[in-house]
Amino acid sequence: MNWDDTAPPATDDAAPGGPDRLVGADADGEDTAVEAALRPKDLEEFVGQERVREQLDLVLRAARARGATADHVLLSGAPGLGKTTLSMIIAAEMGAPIRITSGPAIQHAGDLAAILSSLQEGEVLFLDEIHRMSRPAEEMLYMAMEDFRVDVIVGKGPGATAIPLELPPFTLVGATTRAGLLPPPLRDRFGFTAHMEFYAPAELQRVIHRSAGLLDVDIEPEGAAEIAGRSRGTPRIANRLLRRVRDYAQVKADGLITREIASQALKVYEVDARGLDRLDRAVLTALLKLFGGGPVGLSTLAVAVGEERETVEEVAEPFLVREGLLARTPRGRIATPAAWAHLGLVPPQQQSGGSGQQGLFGP
Ligand SMILES: Nc1ncnc2c1ncn2[C@@H]1O[C@H](COP(=O)(O)OP(=O)(O)OP(=O)(O)O)[C@@H](O)[C@H]1O
Ligand SMILES: [Mg+2]
Repeated sequence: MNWDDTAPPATDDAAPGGPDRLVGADADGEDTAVEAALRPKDLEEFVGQERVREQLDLVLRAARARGATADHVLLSGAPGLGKTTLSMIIAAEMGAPIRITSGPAIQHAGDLAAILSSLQEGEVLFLDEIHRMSRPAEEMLYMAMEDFRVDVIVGKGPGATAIPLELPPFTLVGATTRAGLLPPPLRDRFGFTAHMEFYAPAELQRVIHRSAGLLDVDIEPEGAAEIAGRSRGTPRIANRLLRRVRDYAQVKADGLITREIASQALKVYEVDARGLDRLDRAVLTALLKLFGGGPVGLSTLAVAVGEERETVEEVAEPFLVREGLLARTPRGRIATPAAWAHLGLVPPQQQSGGSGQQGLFGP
């Protein structure tokens, strides 16, 4: 990878148009400000992810019982599912301090050496976006993880010497949204890998109740269920929608979030019953109404909705695919029967006397 010092911090995997989208999974400014207050503090409070929680609990308990430092942990999963939260919980459960940094912040191996050599014994080092670390830093990390040692290179050219430096035992917690991008030697050095899954609606409902309690918001179970169903399996989105619905409830009603209020509010914010926003629906509508459900090429589809190819491909499609509304095939994008049903439209072959082209000029 080529690290250009003058370039702004790489944002290659920040989805275009992502942060300011109500249903975008990446954190926006407001999220960052309130997330600290909403983060569960221990495993007990952490909602859902039963398997990960159980396994992590064993790993941490065993380490505590041995009086040892916990094994390195890799957390992989989509944005907003709780990786940063879990890293803090790991430190809290181990009663250890935590140091937070990220792949893009480590440009040179020297940056990493400086961090590693200043760790205390047992400290948790949280390395976010670990897949975006520079190559030399990555190689230094291999040795640090395995042998708790780094070679610091002093001098340049033929006179350069490697001075070995002992490190105190520490726990590396790496987080990545793209586990597939991690080189196998790095992946293999983690003692435990947790794959975070999208949350079930019932779990999100618990997240929303918990957050409502912390934010002092009155909410009925049905109101929480309504928000949960539109949160795309992601706690960050659930918390964000809760805050927007709270605004609506305060301005338009007495502050109490009922199912009716939640549903009215999310209509105003254009988040539909399945969590699709305006962009998602525009893509789907174009695919159905203009192209009869496809197959249609990505570029053509993008022009039809007046968006960049990348926006359609990286912002709208992943969720549509996940929801089983759209499929990417070698011949182009096609809509599934569920897509027609979701938008309340009838596929051309089912329209009485339909020519199959009707969708093109129909109402
Ligand atoms: N299991 C959970 N229970 C309760 N709240 C959760 C849970 N997981 C995440 N959250 C909440 O969702 C928000 C986002 O979580 P977090 O920042 O840990 O996500 P992340 O996986 O680190 O995202 P990113 O990939 O963008 O860094 C936080 O406010 C956190 O409180
Ligand atoms: Mg994070």
